[in-house]
Amino acid sequence: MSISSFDAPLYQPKNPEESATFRFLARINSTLGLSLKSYHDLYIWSTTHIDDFWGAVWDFTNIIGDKGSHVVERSALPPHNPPWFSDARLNWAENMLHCRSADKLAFIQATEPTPEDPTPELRKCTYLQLYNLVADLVSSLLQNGLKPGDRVASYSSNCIENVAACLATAAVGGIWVSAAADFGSEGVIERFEQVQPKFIFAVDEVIYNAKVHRHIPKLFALLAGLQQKSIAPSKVIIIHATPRVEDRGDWSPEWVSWDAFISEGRESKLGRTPSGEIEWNRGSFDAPLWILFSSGTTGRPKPIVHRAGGMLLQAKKEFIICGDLRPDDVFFYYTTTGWMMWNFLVSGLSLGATLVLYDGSPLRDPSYLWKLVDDLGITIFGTSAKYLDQLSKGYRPRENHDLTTLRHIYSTGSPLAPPLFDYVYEHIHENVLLGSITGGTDICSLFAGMCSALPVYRGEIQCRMLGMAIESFAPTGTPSQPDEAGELVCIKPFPCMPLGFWPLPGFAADPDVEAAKVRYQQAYFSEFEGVWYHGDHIAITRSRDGNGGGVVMLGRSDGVLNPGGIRFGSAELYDVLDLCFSGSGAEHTIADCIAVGQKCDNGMDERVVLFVKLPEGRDLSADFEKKIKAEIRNRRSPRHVPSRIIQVTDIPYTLNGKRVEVLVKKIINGAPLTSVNPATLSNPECLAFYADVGAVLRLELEK
Ligand SMILES: CC(=O)CC(=O)O
Repeated sequence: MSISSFDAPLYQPKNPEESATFRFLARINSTLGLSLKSYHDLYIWSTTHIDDFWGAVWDFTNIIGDKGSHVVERSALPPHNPPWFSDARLNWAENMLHCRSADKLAFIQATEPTPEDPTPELRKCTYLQLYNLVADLVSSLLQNGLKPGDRVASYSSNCIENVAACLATAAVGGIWVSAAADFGSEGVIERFEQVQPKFIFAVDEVIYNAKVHRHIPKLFALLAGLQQKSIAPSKVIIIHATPRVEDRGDWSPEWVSWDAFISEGRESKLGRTPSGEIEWNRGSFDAPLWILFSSGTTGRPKPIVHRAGGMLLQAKKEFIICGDLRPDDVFFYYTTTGWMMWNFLVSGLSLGATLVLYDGSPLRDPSYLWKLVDDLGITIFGTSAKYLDQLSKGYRPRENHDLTTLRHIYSTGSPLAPPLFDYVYEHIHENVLLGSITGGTDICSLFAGMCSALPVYRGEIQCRMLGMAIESFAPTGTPSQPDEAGELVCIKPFPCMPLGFWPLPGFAADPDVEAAKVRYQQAYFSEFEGVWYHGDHIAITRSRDGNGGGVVMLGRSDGVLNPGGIRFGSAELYDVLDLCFSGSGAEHTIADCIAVGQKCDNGMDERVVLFVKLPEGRDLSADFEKKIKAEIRNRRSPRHVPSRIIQVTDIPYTLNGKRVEVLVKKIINGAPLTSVNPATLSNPECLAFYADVGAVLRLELEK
């Protein structure tokens, strides 16, 4: 089986030479006297001349700040996390708010309809209004004692106020920490206790699945949990962002309303020039900007600290040079505030584009988001592979909506299966750039993804992103051949490598800082020597059209299956099942599945166990099981055929919608349920069944 597609591309850019990528290439050629011709030439140059490349990105994307004279040591190699732009000064939020237009919308906020409010009003905010809001918040945060390096946390929905609070925090050098309102309070305690926020912004209620959910009880539980650990934020600010009348009946008297907090800032005017401008705290390139958390399904979530300059430069590169996003784009990403795609979306402010924030279920009414595309003129539509998978089972947007404004569709979260590429081009839009993108929380950006100068091939991510020296490594720690599966590594430093795990030096006692450093090294640099190990199983495809190869995601590395010494990613099975058994209503339909390895032969070998969830009321018959095995055998190999196929009622997912293969693997191999961190899962209750089945399966092997 070949990994790369032999088919014609599903999408071809019309005039690639007019794309931003090629304009950037031309600039490099003219300023440095080079003669780079193709994307591949540019990519190779960008990863071998990291100093010239990232310096040119700064200039090309018009970063606001003082660049200084240093970029990075070209010969630096991981695990060394070298200083970047060591004499630069910048402020991330200043770069987000360079547009000050009173006409241009920074945000349109949409909420899920409810039976009581079937056509909820859109909230809108221009760039000028946003600037003024952030200015008031800056003053209020300073008035209330915020200092650079203090953490400001949010337990919020995806609303305008939440973004404004993030911008204001960054404007004065604070560090932003975000948890989504749909996280259980236990999980949020686990995150916030590690970073000890001075301020907490929280919403009073959210709307999901057409119902209003009061958020205040979860906030009380969070604060009580923090108090037990002797952590007391000095201020809790309550946001009301739903289109309903505000109710303060269940508030604590110590809390302050958003409006009161803003008024305080408006009066104090701290941190503003006499004409009312924000006095940006321009810090170093490496100044911490925000802390994101790993999903932490079996341990405490890791607090990953990202630097302001790295986040800014990387986002500008991704949007402007790779994606060709523009100020007139209307940019939507379906995300909560607890997923890095929120940070990705918010960075779109740096373009002066209009961002669409949506809070609510994306699928209860599958037409709703597509209606928004037409109503708001959305040009960039971002989502997850899981959403597209669910949507494909029963809805064809193209039959009901014009969607003429769409230019790009992005998908991430898990590998985008090849049939979903067909679905997008057949049933959503025949001529969009479908950007399957990948990176993750650890880098809060992309390793591989979209490029407006390149074609889209079925099942493949278009390219390795400029400046990101990723390779697929064989277990021996050497590069795999094109089309050969291996481990995603990055062999050169990049500016959005995290600064470390919290606490950084200067923020805690030495032993805690040292422990965080060790945890950081172990997370990324212990698998192979001298390279960043990302934990994804991938293949880099062979080069076509002189563009260099694309990337195929094969699953998480710790979920790699290895029966009889044949290693393959779980995506190889999911792709077959998606292709053959995803039609809703068909006799043989699989609603969802998860494949994991179970140790056998006294731990010397592994067998594949496939769990399948079927539509309500259906049972896994012997005939259906036979069909699944036959399709896998025919489309993959006899070695791919699962030893056991077991029906389950639910497949476990993290709060950010990722299947938790590693956890299921551990459980069926005997790990106790107590080793699971339930706060990180959206449906932890289903794990008990896997534990029971695991016990039976182990007994079966002992016989
Ligand atoms: C860009 C990504 O990789 C996002 C994610 O899967 O968490």
